[in-house]
Amino acid sequence: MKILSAAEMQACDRATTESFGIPSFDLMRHAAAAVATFARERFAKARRITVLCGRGNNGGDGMMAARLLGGHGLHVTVMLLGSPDGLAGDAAEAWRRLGDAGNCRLVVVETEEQLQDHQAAFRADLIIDAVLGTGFKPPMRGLALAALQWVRDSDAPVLAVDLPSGWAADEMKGDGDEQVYPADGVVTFTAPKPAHVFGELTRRWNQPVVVAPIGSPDEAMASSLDLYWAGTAQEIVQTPRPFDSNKGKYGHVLVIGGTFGSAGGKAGAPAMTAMAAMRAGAGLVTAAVPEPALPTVARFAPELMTVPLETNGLGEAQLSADEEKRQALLKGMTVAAVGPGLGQGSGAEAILEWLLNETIPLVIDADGLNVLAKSMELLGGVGGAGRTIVLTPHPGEMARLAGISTAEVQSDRLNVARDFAARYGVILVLKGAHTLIAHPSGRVAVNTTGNPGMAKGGSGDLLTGVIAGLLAQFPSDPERAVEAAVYIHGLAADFAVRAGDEHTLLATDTLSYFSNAFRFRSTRRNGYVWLQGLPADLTAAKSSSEAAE
Ligand SMILES: NC(=O)C1=CN([C@@H]2O[C@H](COP(=O)(O)OP(=O)(O)OC[C@H]3O[C@@H](n4cnc5c(N)ncnc54)[C@H](O)[C@@H]3O)[C@@H](O)[C@H]2O)[C@H](O)CC1
Ligand SMILES: [K+]
Repeated sequence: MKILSAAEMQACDRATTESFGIPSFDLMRHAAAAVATFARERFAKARRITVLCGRGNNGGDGMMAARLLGGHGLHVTVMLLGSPDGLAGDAAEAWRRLGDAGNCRLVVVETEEQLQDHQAAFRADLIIDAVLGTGFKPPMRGLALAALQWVRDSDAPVLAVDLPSGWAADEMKGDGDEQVYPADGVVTFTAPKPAHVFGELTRRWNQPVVVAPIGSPDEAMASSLDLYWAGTAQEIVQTPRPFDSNKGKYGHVLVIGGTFGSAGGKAGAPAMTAMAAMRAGAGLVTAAVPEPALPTVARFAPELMTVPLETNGLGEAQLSADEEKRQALLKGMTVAAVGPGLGQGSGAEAILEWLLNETIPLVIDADGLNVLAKSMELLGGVGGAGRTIVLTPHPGEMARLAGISTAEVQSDRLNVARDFAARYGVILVLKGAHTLIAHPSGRVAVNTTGNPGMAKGGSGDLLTGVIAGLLAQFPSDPERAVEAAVYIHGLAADFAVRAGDEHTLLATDTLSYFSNAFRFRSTRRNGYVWLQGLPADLTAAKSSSEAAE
């Protein structure tokens, strides 16, 4: 799904009307229906609802939603911030229809004093924020600003129409002290804007941000951002497997990593990568680890195959000097994942150099990235031209790879990732909240699943395994395989946290929730696309088949 800027969204609205003959008021009616339905589902217990409306079309959406909610017998107060005389176009039409319906209490507030007179309206079961949408130009002023304090002081949950008022649609992150309405849910329309995929729009990370289709055809959505939502790629794992499946059809993942001995005990890392690759559906998975680490790794699962790597005295893996042995390691393998727990010695560097010069699709993570950062010339000329190479740095590793500071990475994640991927012809997965997947073509996908519970050792090892596992199954579609992997890994963790707690989550806990993540139809749930949060009716306590739609 494309991400559109505010200006591109307006152009899309115009094209929908002018080229596809859909009246703009129909778009408003559909937007309002999406908000009203979502409010009734998510805030099912709310009886007293206050809809705060600005004088633009965002307010118009709110008015039309109020009319629908009033029609369901709910006690709805519509507070218009400003004079009705200033309403124009669709918003004026919405106000007229609201008056005709007569099922809501209408309050017009034209001064700050009048806000005080109507303070009871802020004691509601739900506030719907339809004050400002994509037409907002910062900084916030006037009655919108005056009402903000009342909303902040209210105990009522807040559902934002299109955007939390005060958050500019193109703004990726706030600076912390701007004036923005609080939100406990966001319903936006047609396509996400940058704020919806990069911004922390809601009070808590697990509250819903959804996109509702309201009638604009795909052909009307043009964007020059070359930015997409990663969740759409999940479709690749939702195609049922054919009857005559056998393990040979789903690839063979080779995981290379691990240290054991005085160099450190990192046998768990490659084991977790291998487990995740298996859970992600790879036909076969083999972990190649230093010989002393082999029994530890093999114990993780009986399905897992292991092969010993030659080892130096410190317990680090060494590249075999025997070409035949090296080729035997890659024989029959579909994709290799290198780096988890590998160590950063000369052995690791030789292994990495060797793999980069072979033709097998490669996922490089962890120590593999740290070794690479010291010898960037290894990456020259090997990416692109049909060879799939995926790098999965966290911001610190990205900084080392790009030769800049972590702060510089974090202040310009999109361009850092995009430039690196294009320069080296690799798929660059820049991890962190809102993980980015940058492709050599310039395309960047942004992920919106995942949670603070994943800020713990092992998460990255699992992600590497999911990426390798999906690449093994969908070798001809590496872009979608990697995007889907990032999305599914975060979604599994979201399901896992729902069953437990963000503090106590272990990376391996998420393995049990891969099924939920594979089956969740984020793009087809009641018409809404779930960018963030999980539908309330999906509890992790259910079996995965029930939890799926
Ligand atoms: N396809 C869609 O997404 C559709 C969305 N719809 C809704 O329309 C709004 C955008 O409407 P627009 O009239 O362009 O702008 P707003 O209502 O967001 O804002 C205009 C309103 O706000 C005042 N204003 C602007 N800046 C400030 C400020 N800094 N402080 C105070 N007030 C400000 C301005 O004066 C106007 O009164 C979109 O978000 C959707 O909700 C359509 O309904 C259907 C298609
Ligand atoms: K709003």
